Amino acid sequence: MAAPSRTSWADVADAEPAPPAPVPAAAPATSNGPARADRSSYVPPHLRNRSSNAPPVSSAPPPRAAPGLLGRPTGGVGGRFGGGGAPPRRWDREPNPFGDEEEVPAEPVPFDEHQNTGINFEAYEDIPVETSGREVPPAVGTFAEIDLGAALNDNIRRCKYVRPTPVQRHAIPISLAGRDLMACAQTGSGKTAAFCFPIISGIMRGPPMQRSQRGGSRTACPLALILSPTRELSMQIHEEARKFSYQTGVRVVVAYGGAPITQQLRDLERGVDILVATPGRLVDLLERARVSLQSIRYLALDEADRMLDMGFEPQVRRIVEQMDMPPRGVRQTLLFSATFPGEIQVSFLFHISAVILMIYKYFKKHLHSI
Ligand SMILES: Nc1ncnc2c1ncn2[C@@H]1O[C@H](COP(=O)(O)OP(=O)(O)OP(=O)(O)O)[C@@H](O)[C@H]1O
Repeated sequence: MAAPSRTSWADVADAEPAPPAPVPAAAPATSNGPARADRSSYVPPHLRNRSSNAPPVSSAPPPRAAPGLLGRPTGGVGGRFGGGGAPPRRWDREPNPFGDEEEVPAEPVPFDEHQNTGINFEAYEDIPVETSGREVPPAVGTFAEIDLGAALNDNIRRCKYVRPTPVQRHAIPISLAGRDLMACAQTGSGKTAAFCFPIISGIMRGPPMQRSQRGGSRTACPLALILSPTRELSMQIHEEARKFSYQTGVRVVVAYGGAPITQQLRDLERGVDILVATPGRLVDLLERARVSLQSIRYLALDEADRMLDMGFEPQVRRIVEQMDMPPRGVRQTLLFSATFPGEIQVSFLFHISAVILMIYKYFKKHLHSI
């Protein structure tokens, strides 16, 4: 097969400049996510389990487990984010994205005791999944097998997810191992959690970021960027990500076009760990220097095929290749697509040492209410 003539979205090394393209119009929005408690200044995740009103648990920095292969602690789940601390935490005032749902019981409830949300779990074993790549981390059968941390596990129980969907079973261990990933799975297959869980878990366990490294008060420096093609999908991802990150100290902000930028700027000023954005609005924020990508450790592209179809390639290439995004190898790239078009195959098969994950198309027929 002939070598591709262009570089990957995820390869910053020898990118050609691409001109900016206009932001597609979207329907007006009334709000940019739910209201949040006032925060006078941004507190990085590693400091958020300390209340300004309560004495710190210890004057010494919290102990860190020895780093694993990828710099992740190899110790028990949770760590400094895992809950259990007595003093009130900064995010105790966080609005509950689960609404009136009951709180997670103090005693962990076995995952299997929960009701699922409509996916036919019985059909899981029949769904063919193909992986390619070197030394692909093995899939898991349950969430309990994955070391995601106590707070995230609580939220998985709050979501009433009984067991991982096929894309989650495969993608989460691959992502947690620090590998780049290209996953082809249909809409509704649980892709959002497949990229959110490793990102949230990674941020919770990652090295503490110094305030000085997080940019000035007017320049937000997220640790993770989730790009999605539409305002609706961005809002949906934001909503899900807020549930998954509830009481973890990880802050999620959304920015999309077709809505006033003012509220989005205010949200960004309060601090952001995970930024969910449409490409056009993100380019705008980058040009205004209100967002810097210098701290990005995780880049997720959702519905990559749709982004190409909608003509966002120039913006995406600009974001990934021409701004201050760390290069691949420094950041981790997770690319999700419902189809597997040639352009994406070329980019990823030839330029990225990524694990390729194919969840076969007839997966969708197994997704029906029970
Ligand atoms: N492990 C799970 N167990 C039960 N329900 C799940 C699980 N994972 C995801 N879901 C639910 O399945 C539905 C579809 O998931 P999700 O929106 O993440 O799919 P998706 O592949 O990202 O779809 P889209 O392409 O529309 O974004 C959601 O209601 C989600 O809450």
